[in-house]
Amino acid sequence: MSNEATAYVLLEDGERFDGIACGADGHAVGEVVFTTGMTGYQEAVTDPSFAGQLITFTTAHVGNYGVSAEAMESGRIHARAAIMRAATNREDAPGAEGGWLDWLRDCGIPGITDLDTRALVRHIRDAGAMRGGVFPASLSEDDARALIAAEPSMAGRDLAREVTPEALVRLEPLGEGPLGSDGPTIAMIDTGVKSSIVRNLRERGATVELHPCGTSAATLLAGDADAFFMANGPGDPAALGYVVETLRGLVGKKPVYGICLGHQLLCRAVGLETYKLPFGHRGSNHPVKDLSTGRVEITSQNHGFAVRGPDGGERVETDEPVRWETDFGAAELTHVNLYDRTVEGLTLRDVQGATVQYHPEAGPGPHDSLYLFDRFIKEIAGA
Ligand SMILES: NC(=O)CC[C@H](N)C(=O)O
Repeated sequence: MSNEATAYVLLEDGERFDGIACGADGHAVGEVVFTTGMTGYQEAVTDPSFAGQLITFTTAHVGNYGVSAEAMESGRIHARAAIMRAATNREDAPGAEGGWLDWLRDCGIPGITDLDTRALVRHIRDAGAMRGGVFPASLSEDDARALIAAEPSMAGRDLAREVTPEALVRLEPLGEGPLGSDGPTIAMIDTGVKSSIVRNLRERGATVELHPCGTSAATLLAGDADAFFMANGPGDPAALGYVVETLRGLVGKKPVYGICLGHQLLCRAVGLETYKLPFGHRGSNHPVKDLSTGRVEITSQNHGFAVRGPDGGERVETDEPVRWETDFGAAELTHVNLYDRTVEGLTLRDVQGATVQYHPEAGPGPHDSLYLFDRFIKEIAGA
Protein backbone atom coordinates (compact mmCIF):
# COMPACT_ATOMS: atom_id res chain seq x y z
CA MET A 1 0.00 0.00 0.00
CA SER A 2 2.76 2.40 0.91
CA ASN A 3 5.70 3.28 -1.33
CA GLU A 4 8.12 3.19 1.53
CA ALA A 5 6.95 -0.03 3.20
CA THR A 6 9.16 -0.91 6.16
CA ALA A 7 7.32 -4.06 7.28
CA TYR A 8 5.00 -6.69 5.89
CA VAL A 9 2.53 -9.35 6.95
CA LEU A 10 3.05 -12.71 5.29
CA LEU A 11 0.54 -15.56 5.64
CA GLU A 12 1.37 -19.22 5.30
CA ASP A 13 -0.52 -19.39 2.00
CA GLY A 14 1.81 -16.76 0.51
CA GLU A 15 -0.53 -13.74 0.77
CA ARG A 16 1.47 -10.58 1.56
CA PHE A 17 0.43 -7.14 2.86
CA ASP A 18 2.94 -4.28 3.03
CA GLY A 19 2.87 -1.54 5.66
CA ILE A 20 4.89 0.55 8.08
CA ALA A 21 6.71 -0.92 11.08
CA CYS A 22 5.81 0.35 14.55
CA GLY A 23 6.19 -0.93 18.10
CA ALA A 24 9.28 -3.03 18.77
CA ASP A 25 11.84 -3.99 16.14
CA GLY A 26 11.99 -7.55 14.91
CA HIS A 27 9.47 -10.08 13.75
CA ALA A 28 6.62 -12.11 15.24
CA VAL A 29 4.97 -15.32 14.04
CA GLY A 30 1.85 -17.15 15.16
CA GLU A 31 -1.80 -17.48 14.19
CA VAL A 32 -3.10 -14.33 12.44
CA VAL A 33 -6.61 -13.52 13.67
CA PHE A 34 -8.84 -10.45 13.62
CA THR A 35 -11.00 -8.68 16.17
CA THR A 36 -13.86 -6.34 15.35
CA GLY A 37 -13.85 -4.54 18.72
CA MET A 38 -13.72 -0.77 18.21
CA THR A 39 -12.14 -0.17 21.62
CA GLY A 40 -10.20 -2.26 24.10
CA TYR A 41 -6.91 -2.67 22.24
CA GLN A 42 -4.94 -2.84 25.48
CA GLU A 43 -7.32 -5.36 27.05
CA ALA A 44 -7.10 -7.47 23.88
CA VAL A 45 -3.32 -7.70 23.71
CA THR A 46 -3.03 -8.45 27.47
CA ASP A 47 -5.78 -11.12 27.39
CA PRO A 48 -3.87 -14.42 27.86
CA SER A 49 -6.32 -16.08 25.43
CA PHE A 50 -4.44 -14.29 22.64
CA ALA A 51 -1.18 -16.12 23.44
CA GLY A 52 0.35 -17.38 20.21
CA GLN A 53 -1.71 -15.01 18.05
CA LEU A 54 -1.15 -11.83 16.06
CA ILE A 55 -4.15 -9.53 16.29
CA THR A 56 -5.49 -7.67 13.28
CA PHE A 57 -7.72 -4.79 14.40
CA THR A 58 -10.56 -4.09 11.97
CA THR A 59 -11.28 -0.75 13.65
CA ALA A 60 -9.91 2.18 11.69
CA HIS A 61 -7.70 3.68 14.41
CA VAL A 62 -5.87 2.16 17.35
CA GLY A 63 -4.18 3.96 20.24
CA ASN A 64 -6.49 6.99 20.48
CA TYR A 65 -6.85 6.93 24.27
CA GLY A 66 -3.40 5.66 25.22
CA VAL A 67 -2.65 2.93 27.74
CA SER A 68 -3.14 2.66 31.50
CA ALA A 69 -2.58 0.17 34.33
CA GLU A 70 -6.34 -0.11 34.79
CA ALA A 71 -6.84 -1.67 31.35
CA MET A 72 -4.46 -4.58 31.90
CA GLU A 73 -6.15 -7.99 31.64
CA SER A 74 -3.00 -9.72 32.95
CA GLY A 75 0.54 -8.80 33.92
CA ARG A 76 1.86 -8.55 30.36
CA ILE A 77 1.14 -8.59 26.64
CA HIS A 78 0.30 -12.06 25.34
CA ALA A 79 -0.51 -11.26 21.72
CA ARG A 80 2.58 -11.50 19.54
CA ALA A 81 1.95 -8.48 17.32
CA ALA A 82 -0.59 -5.75 16.54
CA ILE A 83 -1.70 -5.32 12.91
CA MET A 84 -3.48 -1.99 12.31
CA ARG A 85 -4.83 0.21 9.54
CA ALA A 86 -3.72 3.32 11.44
CA ALA A 87 -2.16 3.73 14.86
CA THR A 88 -1.41 6.69 17.08
CA ASN A 89 0.79 7.17 20.09
CA ARG A 90 -1.48 9.74 21.76
CA GLU A 91 -0.34 10.19 25.38
CA ASP A 92 -2.51 13.07 26.58
CA ALA A 93 -5.95 11.43 26.48
CA PRO A 94 -7.86 11.56 29.79
CA GLY A 95 -6.66 8.71 32.02
CA ALA A 96 -3.76 7.78 29.73
CA GLU A 97 -0.52 6.85 31.46
CA GLY A 98 1.42 6.37 28.25
CA GLY A 99 1.24 6.06 24.49
CA TRP A 100 0.17 2.82 22.79
CA LEU A 101 3.08 2.57 20.36
CA ASP A 102 5.72 3.45 22.97
CA TRP A 103 4.22 0.78 25.21
CA LEU A 104 4.27 -1.88 22.47
CA ARG A 105 7.92 -1.02 21.81
CA ASP A 106 8.83 -1.11 25.52
CA CYS A 107 7.11 -4.49 25.85
CA GLY A 108 9.03 -5.88 22.85
CA ILE A 109 5.92 -6.37 20.70
CA PRO A 110 6.18 -5.55 16.99
CA GLY A 111 3.35 -3.78 15.20
CA ILE A 112 2.53 -2.80 11.65
CA THR A 113 0.29 0.02 10.37
CA ASP A 114 -0.76 1.53 7.07
CA LEU A 115 -1.55 -1.82 5.51
CA ASP A 116 -4.83 -2.81 3.94
CA THR A 117 -6.41 -4.51 6.96
CA ARG A 118 -9.72 -4.88 5.12
CA ALA A 119 -8.08 -6.98 2.41
CA LEU A 120 -6.25 -9.00 5.07
CA VAL A 121 -9.44 -9.63 7.07
CA ARG A 122 -11.41 -10.59 3.98
CA HIS A 123 -8.70 -13.05 3.07
CA ILE A 124 -8.75 -14.63 6.54
CA ARG A 125 -12.53 -14.68 6.49
CA ASP A 126 -12.51 -16.64 3.22
CA ALA A 127 -9.44 -18.81 3.77
CA GLY A 128 -9.59 -19.15 7.59
CA ALA A 129 -7.28 -18.01 10.37
CA MET A 130 -3.82 -19.32 9.60
CA ARG A 131 -0.18 -19.00 10.59
CA GLY A 132 1.69 -15.94 9.51
CA GLY A 133 3.92 -13.20 10.75
CA VAL A 134 4.88 -9.55 10.87
CA PHE A 135 8.36 -9.02 9.41
CA PRO A 136 10.67 -6.07 8.80
CA ALA A 137 11.04 -5.26 5.10
CA SER A 138 14.73 -6.12 5.41
CA LEU A 139 13.90 -9.80 6.02
CA SER A 140 13.50 -11.86 2.86
CA GLU A 141 10.26 -13.65 2.12
CA ASP A 142 12.16 -16.95 2.05
CA ASP A 143 13.38 -16.38 5.59
CA ALA A 144 9.88 -15.28 6.66
CA ARG A 145 8.36 -18.42 5.13
CA ALA A 146 10.81 -20.59 7.05
CA LEU A 147 9.91 -18.83 10.33
CA ILE A 148 6.20 -19.37 9.66
CA ALA A 149 6.74 -23.03 8.78
CA ALA A 150 8.58 -23.58 12.08
CA GLU A 151 5.59 -22.30 14.07
CA PRO A 152 3.19 -25.05 15.26
CA SER A 153 -0.41 -24.54 14.15
CA MET A 154 -3.09 -23.62 16.70
CA ALA A 155 -5.05 -26.88 16.37
CA GLY A 156 -3.78 -29.34 18.96
CA ARG A 157 -1.83 -26.74 20.90
CA ASP A 158 -1.67 -26.62 24.74
CA LEU A 159 -0.85 -23.00 25.53
CA ALA A 160 -2.45 -23.07 28.99
CA ARG A 161 0.81 -24.44 30.42
CA GLU A 162 2.54 -21.25 29.26
CA VAL A 163 0.18 -18.83 31.00
CA THR A 164 -0.90 -20.69 34.14
CA PRO A 165 0.52 -19.54 37.53
CA GLU A 166 3.37 -21.59 38.98
CA ALA A 167 1.76 -21.80 42.41
CA LEU A 168 -1.61 -21.21 44.02
CA VAL A 169 -2.64 -17.54 44.37
CA ARG A 170 -5.39 -16.60 46.84
CA LEU A 171 -7.21 -13.27 46.39
CA GLU A 172 -9.50 -11.70 48.98
CA PRO A 173 -12.90 -10.13 48.17
CA LEU A 174 -13.02 -6.54 46.89
CA GLY A 175 -16.57 -5.81 47.95
CA GLU A 176 -19.89 -7.25 48.93
CA GLY A 177 -22.06 -9.16 46.55
CA PRO A 178 -25.64 -10.36 46.51
CA LEU A 179 -24.88 -12.28 49.74
CA GLY A 180 -23.36 -9.38 51.67
CA SER A 181 -19.98 -9.97 53.25
CA ASP A 182 -20.42 -13.73 53.49
CA GLY A 183 -19.18 -14.53 49.99
CA PRO A 184 -18.09 -17.93 48.68
CA THR A 185 -14.61 -19.24 48.01
CA ILE A 186 -14.21 -20.00 44.33
CA ALA A 187 -11.34 -22.20 43.15
CA MET A 188 -10.34 -21.50 39.59
CA ILE A 189 -8.29 -23.76 37.36
CA ASP A 190 -6.26 -20.93 35.89
CA THR A 191 -5.69 -21.66 32.21
CA GLY A 192 -4.97 -17.95 31.60
CA VAL A 193 -7.73 -16.02 33.33
CA LYS A 194 -8.45 -12.37 32.51
CA SER A 195 -8.21 -9.94 35.44
CA SER A 196 -11.72 -8.67 34.80
CA ILE A 197 -13.23 -12.12 35.43
CA VAL A 198 -11.41 -12.40 38.74
CA ARG A 199 -12.33 -8.80 39.63
CA ASN A 200 -16.02 -9.36 38.90
CA LEU A 201 -16.08 -12.34 41.25
CA ARG A 202 -14.12 -10.55 44.00
CA GLU A 203 -16.30 -7.44 43.72
CA ARG A 204 -19.28 -9.68 44.45
CA GLY A 205 -17.75 -10.86 47.72
CA ALA A 206 -15.93 -13.98 46.52
CA THR A 207 -12.51 -15.12 47.61
CA VAL A 208 -10.82 -16.41 44.46
CA GLU A 209 -8.10 -19.05 44.33
CA LEU A 210 -6.08 -19.36 41.13
CA HIS A 211 -4.71 -22.88 40.77
CA PRO A 212 -2.06 -24.03 38.29
CA CYS A 213 -3.82 -25.84 35.43
CA GLY A 214 -2.16 -29.17 36.30
CA THR A 215 -3.75 -29.28 39.80
CA SER A 216 -5.55 -32.58 40.44
CA ALA A 217 -9.21 -33.00 41.32
CA ALA A 218 -8.18 -34.57 44.64
CA THR A 219 -6.18 -31.46 45.59
CA LEU A 220 -8.99 -29.14 44.54
CA LEU A 221 -11.60 -31.14 46.46
CA ALA A 222 -9.39 -31.21 49.56
CA GLY A 223 -9.58 -27.39 49.78
CA ASP A 224 -12.44 -25.30 51.13
CA ALA A 225 -13.86 -24.11 47.80
CA ASP A 226 -17.63 -23.70 47.51
CA ALA A 227 -17.48 -23.85 43.72
CA PHE A 228 -15.06 -24.37 40.85
CA PHE A 229 -14.61 -21.92 38.03
CA MET A 230 -13.04 -22.67 34.67
CA ALA A 231 -11.19 -19.75 33.17
CA ASN A 232 -10.73 -18.49 29.64
CA GLY A 233 -7.38 -19.25 28.05
CA PRO A 234 -5.36 -19.76 24.87
CA GLY A 235 -4.93 -22.75 22.59
CA ASP A 236 -6.99 -25.76 21.61
CA PRO A 237 -9.34 -27.20 24.26
CA ALA A 238 -8.83 -30.65 22.70
CA ALA A 239 -5.16 -30.48 23.76
CA LEU A 240 -6.09 -30.14 27.44
CA GLY A 241 -7.19 -33.70 28.15
CA TYR A 242 -5.57 -33.53 31.60
CA VAL A 243 -7.78 -30.57 32.62
CA VAL A 244 -10.86 -32.34 31.23
CA GLU A 245 -9.97 -35.38 33.35
CA THR A 246 -9.65 -33.14 36.44
CA LEU A 247 -13.04 -31.63 35.67
CA ARG A 248 -14.66 -35.04 35.38
CA GLY A 249 -13.59 -35.52 38.99
CA LEU A 250 -15.22 -32.22 40.03
CA VAL A 251 -18.54 -32.14 38.16
CA GLY A 252 -21.36 -33.14 40.48
CA LYS A 253 -19.32 -32.61 43.67
CA LYS A 254 -19.63 -28.80 43.77
CA PRO A 255 -21.05 -26.22 41.33
CA VAL A 256 -18.81 -25.79 38.28
CA TYR A 257 -18.88 -22.75 35.98
CA GLY A 258 -16.92 -21.94 32.86
CA ILE A 259 -16.23 -19.02 30.55
CA CYS A 260 -14.87 -19.44 27.00
CA LEU A 261 -12.03 -22.02 27.20
CA GLY A 262 -13.64 -23.03 30.52
CA HIS A 263 -16.95 -23.55 28.71
CA GLN A 264 -15.23 -25.67 26.08
CA LEU A 265 -13.42 -27.78 28.70
CA LEU A 266 -16.52 -28.29 30.82
CA CYS A 267 -18.47 -29.32 27.71
CA ARG A 268 -15.71 -31.80 26.84
CA ALA A 269 -15.82 -33.09 30.43
CA VAL A 270 -19.51 -33.98 30.09
CA GLY A 271 -18.86 -35.79 26.80
CA LEU A 272 -19.25 -33.16 24.05
CA GLU A 273 -16.63 -32.39 21.40
CA THR A 274 -14.98 -29.16 20.26
CA TYR A 275 -13.81 -28.13 16.79
CA LYS A 276 -11.90 -25.26 15.20
CA LEU A 277 -13.97 -22.45 13.74
CA PRO A 278 -12.87 -21.15 10.33
CA PHE A 279 -11.82 -17.70 11.57
CA GLY A 280 -13.27 -17.47 15.08
CA HIS A 281 -15.31 -14.85 16.88
CA ARG A 282 -13.42 -11.88 18.24
CA GLY A 283 -14.95 -8.52 19.05
CA SER A 284 -17.47 -6.73 21.24
CA ASN A 285 -20.55 -6.89 19.07
CA HIS A 286 -21.65 -10.51 18.77
CA PRO A 287 -25.38 -11.12 19.25
CA VAL A 288 -26.22 -14.10 21.46
CA LYS A 289 -29.74 -15.32 22.13
CA ASP A 290 -30.79 -16.59 25.54
CA LEU A 291 -33.13 -19.39 24.49
CA SER A 292 -35.07 -19.44 27.77
CA THR A 293 -36.04 -15.74 27.69
CA GLY A 294 -35.67 -14.88 24.01
CA ARG A 295 -33.50 -11.95 25.07
CA VAL A 296 -30.59 -11.05 22.79
CA GLU A 297 -27.37 -9.89 24.45
CA ILE A 298 -24.63 -8.08 22.58
CA THR A 299 -21.53 -9.88 23.79
CA SER A 300 -17.79 -9.69 23.90
CA GLN A 301 -16.12 -12.69 22.27
CA ASN A 302 -12.68 -14.09 21.69
CA HIS A 303 -12.51 -17.67 20.59
CA GLY A 304 -11.31 -19.80 17.71
CA PHE A 305 -12.88 -23.10 18.77
CA ALA A 306 -16.48 -24.04 19.56
CA VAL A 307 -18.57 -26.88 20.99
CA ARG A 308 -20.48 -29.34 18.79
CA GLY A 309 -23.95 -30.58 19.60
CA PRO A 310 -24.24 -34.20 20.77
CA ASP A 311 -25.15 -35.22 17.20
CA GLY A 312 -21.87 -33.68 15.98
CA GLY A 313 -23.65 -30.65 14.49
CA GLU A 314 -21.97 -27.27 14.40
CA ARG A 315 -25.17 -25.24 14.05
CA VAL A 316 -28.13 -25.08 16.41
CA GLU A 317 -31.22 -24.84 14.22
CA THR A 318 -33.83 -24.26 16.93
CA ASP A 319 -34.76 -21.23 19.02
CA GLU A 320 -36.23 -23.37 21.81
CA PRO A 321 -34.17 -24.47 24.82
CA VAL A 322 -32.93 -27.96 23.92
CA ARG A 323 -32.14 -30.80 26.30
CA TRP A 324 -29.07 -32.89 25.61
CA GLU A 325 -28.03 -36.12 27.33
CA THR A 326 -24.50 -35.96 28.68
CA ASP A 327 -22.22 -38.20 30.76
CA PHE A 328 -23.48 -36.25 33.79
CA GLY A 329 -27.20 -36.29 33.04
CA ALA A 330 -29.31 -33.74 31.24
CA ALA A 331 -27.89 -30.47 29.98
CA GLU A 332 -29.83 -27.59 28.53
CA LEU A 333 -28.52 -25.59 25.62
CA THR A 334 -29.17 -22.06 26.88
CA HIS A 335 -27.45 -19.70 24.41
CA VAL A 336 -26.90 -19.55 20.65
CA ASN A 337 -24.78 -17.21 18.54
CA LEU A 338 -26.99 -15.35 16.07
CA TYR A 339 -24.19 -14.80 13.55
CA ASP A 340 -23.51 -18.47 12.85
CA ARG A 341 -25.82 -20.35 15.28
CA THR A 342 -22.96 -21.94 17.18
CA VAL A 343 -23.29 -23.11 20.80
CA GLU A 344 -22.84 -20.23 23.27
CA GLY A 345 -23.96 -21.65 26.62
CA LEU A 346 -25.05 -24.73 28.49
CA THR A 347 -26.59 -25.41 31.90
CA LEU A 348 -26.31 -28.80 33.56
CA ARG A 349 -29.66 -29.87 34.99
CA ASP A 350 -28.90 -32.96 37.07
CA VAL A 351 -25.74 -31.57 38.67
CA GLN A 352 -24.88 -27.93 39.28
CA GLY A 353 -22.98 -26.15 36.55
CA ALA A 354 -23.29 -23.66 33.73
CA THR A 355 -21.06 -22.28 31.02
CA VAL A 356 -20.93 -19.53 28.43
CA GLN A 357 -18.70 -19.30 25.40
CA TYR A 358 -18.78 -15.50 25.39
CA HIS A 359 -17.26 -13.05 27.90
CA PRO A 360 -19.76 -11.65 30.45
CA GLU A 361 -16.92 -9.76 32.17
CA ALA A 362 -16.84 -7.43 29.17
CA GLY A 363 -13.19 -6.53 29.34
CA PRO A 364 -13.79 -4.79 26.94
CA GLY A 365 -17.35 -4.91 25.68
CA PRO A 366 -20.97 -4.17 26.43
CA HIS A 367 -22.25 -4.88 29.93
CA ASP A 368 -25.33 -6.84 28.84
CA SER A 369 -24.17 -10.08 30.44
CA LEU A 370 -22.62 -8.91 33.74
CA TYR A 371 -25.70 -10.21 35.59
CA LEU A 372 -24.33 -13.72 35.07
CA PHE A 373 -21.78 -13.11 37.83
CA ASP A 374 -24.60 -12.27 40.27
CA ARG A 375 -26.37 -15.42 39.15
CA PHE A 376 -23.25 -17.59 39.68
CA ILE A 377 -22.73 -16.21 43.19
CA LYS A 378 -26.39 -16.71 44.18
CA GLU A 379 -26.42 -20.24 42.81
CA ILE A 380 -23.27 -21.14 44.72
CA ALA A 381 -24.94 -19.93 47.93
CA GLY A 382 -28.01 -22.02 47.19
CA ALA A 383 -25.97 -25.17 46.53
N1 LIG B 1 -11.02 -16.65 25.24
C1 LIG B 1 -10.86 -17.95 25.34
O1 LIG B 1 -10.96 -18.54 26.42
C2 LIG B 1 -10.45 -18.70 24.10
C3 LIG B 1 -10.66 -20.18 24.16
C4 LIG B 1 -9.92 -20.97 23.08
N2 LIG B 1 -8.51 -20.76 23.18
C5 LIG B 1 -10.44 -20.57 21.71
O2 LIG B 1 -9.76 -19.88 20.99
O3 LIG B 1 -11.54 -20.93 21.35
